[in-house]
Amino acid sequence: MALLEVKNLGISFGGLRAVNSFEISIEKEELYGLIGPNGAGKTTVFNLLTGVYQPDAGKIILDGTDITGRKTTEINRAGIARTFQNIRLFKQMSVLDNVKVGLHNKHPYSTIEGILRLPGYRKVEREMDEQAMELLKVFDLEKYAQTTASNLPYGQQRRLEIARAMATEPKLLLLDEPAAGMNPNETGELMDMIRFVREKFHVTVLLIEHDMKLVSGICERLTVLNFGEVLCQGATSDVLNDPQVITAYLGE
Ligand SMILES: Nc1ncnc2c1ncn2[C@@H]1O[C@H](COP(=O)(O)OP(=O)(O)OP(=O)(O)O)[C@@H](O)[C@H]1O
Repeated sequence: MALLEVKNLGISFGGLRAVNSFEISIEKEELYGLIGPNGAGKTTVFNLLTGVYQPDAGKIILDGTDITGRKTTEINRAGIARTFQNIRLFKQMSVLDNVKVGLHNKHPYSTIEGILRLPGYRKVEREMDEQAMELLKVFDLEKYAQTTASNLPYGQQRRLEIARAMATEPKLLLLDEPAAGMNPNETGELMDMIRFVREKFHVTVLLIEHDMKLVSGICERLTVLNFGEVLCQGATSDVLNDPQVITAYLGE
């Protein structure tokens, strides 16, 4: 059974059919790329998968469960976490606390316990500190634990966003242009990190990316979107050599 199965997904904004009859099937632990020209509908697909937008057609099945129409937080609990094209961190909070926000989704304690700082709260907090530090180690960020997130260099902010997403223990990690704004060195490190995270956490990864070095370097299969529709799907090298895909990118 595929980890993610999407059938006939669609949404319109006013008169614009932003995504139409979108289908994808992603296997467990696959590294999968969603590519296409600007405005093709890639981020809209992520917003549909995460419940930011409600589709007007189609179904989203995650690990056998129909999550179509669920709210964002429920979808996160069901196992989808994401990062954003424009990094979204809690900029005034420490690096450690940013990761703990992700952990909170998994370890809720009651508000009363939190306000009164009862033993249950303190124990959970201590455990979360430990878990957050473990995650920071994986992402090579532990020395920045107490740094304010906005003071991190750009590449590290991107890593932190992925660390926070991983704190929610997702089955499926969605990365929206993870290499945007990175230099080739940082992109190379990011590619190693994505591979490592997939192996360590057995997570499935779907990423949107324009950087073809990253796409051809780590994605096993690709879906190409063009004007909201699937233009081509298959093994990375086949898709990148498809004449239709080349034409779409050259805008002919
Ligand atoms: N909330 C919205 N309201 C109206 N139109 C929208 C909305 N979100 C996206 N669109 C439109 O839907 C189309 C697809 O946008 P989307 O951001 O998904 O493209 P994209 O493939 O992610 O592009 P890029 O590579 O530039 O990020 C665009 O024409 C966009 O203007």
